[in-house]
Amino acid sequence: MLMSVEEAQHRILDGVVPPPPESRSLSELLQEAGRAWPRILAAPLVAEADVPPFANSSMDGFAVRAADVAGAAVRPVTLRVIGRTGAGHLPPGPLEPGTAVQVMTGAPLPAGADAVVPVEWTRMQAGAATVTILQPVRAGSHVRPRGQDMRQGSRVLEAGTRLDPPVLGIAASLGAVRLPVYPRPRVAIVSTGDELVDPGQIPGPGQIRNSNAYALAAAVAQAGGEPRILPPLPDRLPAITAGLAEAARSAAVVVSSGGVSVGDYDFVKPALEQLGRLEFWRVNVKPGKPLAVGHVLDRPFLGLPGNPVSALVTFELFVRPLLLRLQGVQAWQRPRLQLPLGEDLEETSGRRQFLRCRMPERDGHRVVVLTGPQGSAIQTSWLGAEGLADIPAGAGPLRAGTPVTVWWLR
Ligand SMILES: Nc1nc2c(c(=O)[nH]1)N[C@H]1C(S)=C(S)[C@@H](COP(=O)(O)OP(=O)(O)OC[C@H]3O[C@@H](n4cnc5c(N)ncnc54)[C@H](O)[C@@H]3O)O[C@H]1N2
Ligand code: MOO
Ligand SMILES: [Mg+2]
Repeated sequence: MLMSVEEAQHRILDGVVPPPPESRSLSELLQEAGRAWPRILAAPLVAEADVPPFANSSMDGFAVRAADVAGAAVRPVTLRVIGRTGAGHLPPGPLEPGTAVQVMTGAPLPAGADAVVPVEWTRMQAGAATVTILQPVRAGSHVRPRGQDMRQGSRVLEAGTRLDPPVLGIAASLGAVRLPVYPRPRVAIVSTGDELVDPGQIPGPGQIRNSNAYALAAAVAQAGGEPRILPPLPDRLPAITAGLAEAARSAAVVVSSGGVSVGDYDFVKPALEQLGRLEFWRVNVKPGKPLAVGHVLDRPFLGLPGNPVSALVTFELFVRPLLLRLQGVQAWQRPRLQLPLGEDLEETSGRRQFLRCRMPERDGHRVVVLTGPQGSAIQTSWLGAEGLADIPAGAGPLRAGTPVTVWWLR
């Protein structure tokens, strides 16, 4: 029986821990903000002060004592204005009964005030020293109390948090200008195949352009890794053995494509056996069955199948979780949706299938439709794909309306 996807994932991730963290400044992290996968925080962040650091107004208006303006429910109340203040300035005060301070949003609340009346609920003659309050407010209204967002001493960020834009904002608010983060794993991309030429070259007879290296390198970058494309290796055992060893010397993870099936020129598995460990190969998945997993010189190694769609599907299922785990992401999976098929699904297989699909809306409900022909060499089946429909082994054909699970590739 072929190994299940989950068992293979478990065996690939088993015992994998991230390398020691490194320290990065907020500005350095900003440089990386454009990356699809941000850095991951390697230690909790505890607030060293309250945020906001002082009670302040959430509206442009008048800081008052709520008790003074309770009567405005019946008739307008007039207060003496003792000053005016904006964000970044200290207010006059303390507020005596019957007085108000004009405040702008973000201005510190004067001592003695417990509420703010928005300017829209007041009337003030230009140049006048009084304001007329037209509506009452409750104590606390339009006031942001000190520590409302983050409390001094509280653990605001847990280790394992993605440094997404709001998180950088939180770190900046707390004055955490350097953060411990996990390194980005360096991933060597090794293509195998006598037929491969660089994309800039004109392929000769029987040759094709090396597309896997570029697709896989982009997928590595999207998963937070640093890809390095190595020159393609010919289909000979000594070349592949030497090439994989070379790759392992300069990278944290080695990913290859091609040469893992049962052909006479498929040398990745024997090379792995010579170099170190071939832990298992073949998984119950279509595309992607002949995946080979092991270690080269103690570096995790994933030998992906050569067919371009198989290479990217196995990247999604097996390489991506490994790269994320190496960056300190413990449990990660794509959001999964249950949606009805929008059309009959003819594809059947004894293996579990991952089919490229879209999820258009029909009559207000999302449905699952395939992107087109699903062969493992049909790269255009990725175009417009929003998800992978996860079809159990042996299922089908399935009729339109049957619910299926989709891994959402957002
Ligand atoms: N008798 C059997 N034959 C095959 C089986 C099987 O079970 N029995 N499995 C098939 C399946 S499924 C897959 S997937 C492929 C896997 O093949 P390999 O990993 O050995 O890859 P290659 O044979 O080297 O190449 C397959 C295919 O992919 C093209 N290729 C390879 N590298 C690249 C690249 N970098 N860029 C673009 N295209 C690439 C290559 O030219 C071949 O067409 O095996 C089946 N066979
Ligand atoms: O597993 Mo292959 O990847 O079906 O094409
Ligand atoms: Mg082959």
